[in-house]
Amino acid sequence: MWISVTLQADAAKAEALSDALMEAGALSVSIEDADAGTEAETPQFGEPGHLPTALWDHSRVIALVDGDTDDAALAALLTEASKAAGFTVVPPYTTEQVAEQNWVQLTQSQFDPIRITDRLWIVPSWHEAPDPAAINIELDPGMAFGTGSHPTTRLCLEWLCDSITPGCSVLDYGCGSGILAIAAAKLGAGDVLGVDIDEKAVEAARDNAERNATTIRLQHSGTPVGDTFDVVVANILTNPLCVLAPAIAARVAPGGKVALSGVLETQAEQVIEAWAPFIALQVGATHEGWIRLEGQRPVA
Ligand SMILES: C[S@@+](CC[C@H](N)C(=O)[O-])C[C@H]1O[C@@H](n2cnc3c(N)ncnc32)[C@H](O)[C@@H]1O
Repeated sequence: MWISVTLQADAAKAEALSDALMEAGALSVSIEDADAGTEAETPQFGEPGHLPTALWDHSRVIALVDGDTDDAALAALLTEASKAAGFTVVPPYTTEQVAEQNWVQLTQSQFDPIRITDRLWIVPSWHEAPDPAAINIELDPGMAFGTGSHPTTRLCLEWLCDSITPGCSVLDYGCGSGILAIAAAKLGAGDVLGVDIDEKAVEAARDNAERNATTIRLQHSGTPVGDTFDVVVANILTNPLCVLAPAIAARVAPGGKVALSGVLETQAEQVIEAWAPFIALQVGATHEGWIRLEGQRPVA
């Protein structure tokens, strides 16, 4: 069982609320037109996170939280997210118990294939690949973060398209669904390791790697230890990226490259500062208020 929380929000703030709910601990969030099915309905395009919400007067933001969340914990989560998204009070909301299967069916109907670059697409299993000649990663929205629809995942995938060289070694730190590790392997990397603090994410990544006929190593851990890698990518949040700066930076081989995301544009300086003693980071790209930071360890 899960709890589905439906919040009514101004369309202009729906994206920010969606991002803040994910950051506050929601397992999944989608945005819908509150007028869907009425005369005021406007067409829906793309996947959640890229909906043209400006066309809508008001939206429904639907968050999925763990079924064990009690009323006080839910109220705290919604208060934190609403505040972070610029609301003075929590928007009106309703809750509903949802069977896991229903949620998966609900989210399936909302995902279309996603073009990352001409070379790389993310294609849900129930869709034909729009470009069969491209690298197509088959990935369904599940309970682990990383379907390609979030701006931070896209920023990392775009970087991997430019950074993977044949046979290079890759660390995907905070692998979630395994999307970045799988992409790295399909783009030609040799040894690829995905690490996640969440055991369920590691399981999901294992399933997804198998489904995509890729060989990646997976590790359940909260601290990166062990080898060094030619390419390191970490799409986690600002705080863990700062706290883990020495540990993650130490995994970048001399001459190796690193990209970090999960960072809002407003948080970039904080991360650059935390990493300065180890690797100098620059802003690589930004997308919908999120940023990708990049750096390279000097050859010793
Ligand atoms: C935003 S998701 C990114 C998933 C995927 N890499 C992507 O780009 O879409 C962040 C992932 O990092 C994991 N994570 C958060 N803190 C971590 C830590 N300290 N060590 C390892 N994994 C962590 C979370 O469990 C989650 O799966």
